[in-house]
Amino acid sequence: MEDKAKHASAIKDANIVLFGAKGVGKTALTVRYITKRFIGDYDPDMEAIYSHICLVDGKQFNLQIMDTGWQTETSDIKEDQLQWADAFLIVFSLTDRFSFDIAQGFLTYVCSNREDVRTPVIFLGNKCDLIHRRTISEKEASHVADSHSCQYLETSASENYAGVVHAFAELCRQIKVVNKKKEKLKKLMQKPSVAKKLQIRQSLRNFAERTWRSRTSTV
Ligand SMILES: Nc1nc2c(ncn2[C@@H]2O[C@H](COP(=O)(O)OP(=O)(O)OP(=O)(O)O)[C@@H](O)[C@H]2O)c(=O)[nH]1
Repeated sequence: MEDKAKHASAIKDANIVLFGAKGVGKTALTVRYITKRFIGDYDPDMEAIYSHICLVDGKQFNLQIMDTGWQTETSDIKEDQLQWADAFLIVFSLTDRFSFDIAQGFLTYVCSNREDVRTPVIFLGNKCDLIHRRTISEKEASHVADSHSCQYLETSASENYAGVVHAFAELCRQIKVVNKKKEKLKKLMQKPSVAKKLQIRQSLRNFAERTWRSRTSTV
C-alpha cells in the first residue's frame, strides 16, 4: 500500500519543446497552462524554459517547457533542442495557412530527426476561438497528423483553459507510455538469456551482411 502511494507520487522529469511559426500562440499556450491566465501580449522571439509540476492520472510530472523563439525553416531547429525533448508540440494557428505550411515541414522534420522514433509529438491547431477567421479545417489538419502517426488537437489559449491542459496532459500520458516501454526493454536487456539471443541475432545479421557484400563485390 505504502509502495503504491510512493509510486503514485513519484515525480517524473519530462522536457517538452514547442515549435511553430511567429505569432501562433506558443507563449500564450505555455503561460496559460502554467498560470491559468491569458495575458494577450508577450515578448516576441524570446526563448524561455518554464518549470511546472502537474498531476496526470495520479502521476506527478516535473515539466520543463521550452517555448522557442519563432522559426520559419527547419534549419532554425537546433540539434540540442531535438535531443533535449521528451516530447514536442508543433503549433500552428488555425487562422494562418502560412503557419500551417511551416508546421507541416516541422512535423516531418521532427518525426524523422527526433532522438527516438517513439518520442511523442502532438500537432496542435491553436486559436480555434477565431471561428470566422479559420482557414484550416479539422479534417485537413488531422489528415496531416495521421500521416505522421501523431495526435491532432485544437486549442484556444485565450478561451479554453481546459483544452490547453488537455494537450499537455496528453503529452504526459504519451511520455509515460514511452518511458514504460524503455524501462521494460532495459530490464529485458539485463537478462543474460535475452542478451545472448540478441547477440546471436546480431552475429547472424553481420554474417548475412558480409556474405551479401562479398557476393555483390564479385559481380
Ligand atoms: N484569439 C486568440 N489569440 C491568441 C491565441 N493564442 C495567442 N493569441 C494571440 O496571438 C498573438 C501571438 O501570441 P504569442 O503567444 O506571442 O505567439 P508566439 O507563437 O509565442 O509568437 P513568437 O514568440 O513571436 O513566435 C498574441 O497577440 C496573442 O494574444 C488564441 O488561442 N486565440
